[in-house]
Amino acid sequence: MAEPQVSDAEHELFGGPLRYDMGWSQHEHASLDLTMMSALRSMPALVGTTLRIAWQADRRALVSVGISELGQGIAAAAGLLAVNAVMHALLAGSGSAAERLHALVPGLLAAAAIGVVNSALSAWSTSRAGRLEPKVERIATTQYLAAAAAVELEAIDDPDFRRLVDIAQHGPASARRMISACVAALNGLISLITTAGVLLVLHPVLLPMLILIAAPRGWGAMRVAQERYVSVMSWIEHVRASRLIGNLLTERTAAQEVRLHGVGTFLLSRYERMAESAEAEQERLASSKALTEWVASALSGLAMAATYGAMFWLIMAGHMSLAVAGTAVIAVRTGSASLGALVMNINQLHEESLYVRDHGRFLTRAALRTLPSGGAPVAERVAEIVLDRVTYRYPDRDTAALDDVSLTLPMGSVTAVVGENGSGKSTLMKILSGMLLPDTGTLRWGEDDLTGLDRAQVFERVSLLTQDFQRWPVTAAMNIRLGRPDHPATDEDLMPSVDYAAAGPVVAKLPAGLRSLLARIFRGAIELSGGEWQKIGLARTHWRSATSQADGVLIVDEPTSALDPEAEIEAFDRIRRLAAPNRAVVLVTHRMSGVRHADHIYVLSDGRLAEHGTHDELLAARGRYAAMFDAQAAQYAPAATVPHPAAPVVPDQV
Ligand SMILES: Nc1ncnc2c1ncn2[C@@H]1O[C@H](COP(=O)(O)OP(=O)(O)OP(=O)(O)O)[C@@H](O)[C@H]1O
Repeated sequence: MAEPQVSDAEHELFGGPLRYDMGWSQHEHASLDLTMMSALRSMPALVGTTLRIAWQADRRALVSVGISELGQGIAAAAGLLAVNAVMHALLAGSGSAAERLHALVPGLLAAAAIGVVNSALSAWSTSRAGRLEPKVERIATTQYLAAAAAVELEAIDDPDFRRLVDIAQHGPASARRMISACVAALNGLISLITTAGVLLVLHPVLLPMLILIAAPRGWGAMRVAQERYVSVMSWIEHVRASRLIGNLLTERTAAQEVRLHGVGTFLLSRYERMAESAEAEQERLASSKALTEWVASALSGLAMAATYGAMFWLIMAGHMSLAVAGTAVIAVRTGSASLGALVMNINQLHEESLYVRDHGRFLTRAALRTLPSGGAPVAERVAEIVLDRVTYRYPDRDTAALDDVSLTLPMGSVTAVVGENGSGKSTLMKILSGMLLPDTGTLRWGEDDLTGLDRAQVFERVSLLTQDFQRWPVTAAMNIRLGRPDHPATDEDLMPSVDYAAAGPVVAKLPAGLRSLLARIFRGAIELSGGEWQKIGLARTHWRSATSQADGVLIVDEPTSALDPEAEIEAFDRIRRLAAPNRAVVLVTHRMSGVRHADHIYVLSDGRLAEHGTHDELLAARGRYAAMFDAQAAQYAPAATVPHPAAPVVPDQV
């Protein structure tokens, strides 16, 4: 499949076409070159998948739909036979015109009654399908969301997996549409079979002619769908790129730079260029579709002319009566209409099934990467958590983010981890919390290796407060309670956590106290400042820690970056006090003042453990820690001792 031509804006902004990592997608692109036969072969299985969901959703509704569609097919055949009876009475009957007209009445009455039954069945089918469809979509969506929320963190960071997450989101709506397409296809199939039966009885040659009329339309519809799917798949990254730009222009976080730095007009022009290149693809698709449909209609029209020609010849040669020919004309018209509709429906089924297939593939892949359930229970008392010679490399990186790192966290202690940017601190925290598994080395809770333990129980014991902790768009009370959502809590229950985090004044300022909604986007909601949010985050962490008495670990990663100096000193003090006989505290920070009272300090450098010890030991060692500490201390030293900054090496104006 040819690579799409992308705009120069994409090159300029992203250094080339924005795309997910290759590998999986290359394989995907190859398999997109589906033939019509392979598409048809894979469809029954995918239809089966959807029908299984429908069966699970509401089997009575599904059976009702099936019965009413079958009934409609039979009614269609009976209708044709009634028409045939009318034709015979009209064209082949004997007697005066009035007598012949009288003879028409039973046939006409039968046709009318059949029409009424048919429309009642159709209405019943519509109402049952309408009941079924939303349930199918709900089940497929729930499957999708549950699978996405249950995978290992590493999968979420994996670009291939993220691509699958993106494309599989179309699956549930397609599964819903597949139900109506299935119903329509079933309807088309049954009425086709019955019409074909009638045609076969009228004259055997009419059946192949009917197939000849519909085949070109089937080919055309299939080809158009195929092209559209291939286009969607190969353009998905580019559509995503322009959506990314669109979001940046409207997002609150980017709003200031968009205005002040003039990024708005700059990005808007790039957006337009990217959209134009996508429009060109749409235009290409439309032209190709027009051509395909024109060729299909022309071939179908030729086949139709040939059929009427054949009928003309049959009548002239005396092989077919005029009455039969009259019914045959109606039957060919009905038959070709239902065959055309069937082809369109199968085509729609095919198109939707491609997305349902992506949904199914996502569920399969997600199942392989789901956090394991079960395992040995975590002991109530563990004394210490030990990281032993752990190495971890992100799947898309060549070098290890953590290399042969060992550390011990005794219960009741405060351990600090420091190091320059990118030295592996956050990765270490993800390993310690059990969210990432070491490539080599072990993480032990007491005597037990993490790999044999029940991960859900391990997570139960971990409290995490990171710099970019989630600011949930819910009430202040719920923001705290979500630290342990299963634990019921009244506002009074949450107050100790609010007090602990010194968030009392923050809550007091809110119009409805803890009941206030914290999300600017909603009416009546309030937005907090960064520091105020951090206090809410700290209260959440306290709530989580306070609701478990078993031995556990509290991990705090840069918790004070948005706090003012006084609040920061207080926050460090509070975090230290969270160390209890049943709790080890790990603190990651760049603020050296916050770590000096830690029981043990580990210094990371390029993913390796550079040194460790107490504050005094490390200062005395005059190593990396001492250098970092001195650099920060110098900033607070008397003015005379602070060196003047050197003259700028980069001129302001070039
Ligand atoms: N999800 C990820 N996928 C790939 N590489 C990552 C990912 N997260 C971090 N890295 C890489 O791993 C290395 C260590 O990153 P980490 O975030 O652990 O450092 P850090 O010490 O916490 O940095 P900082 O002080 O800036 O927060 C870096 O080189 C980073 O680019």
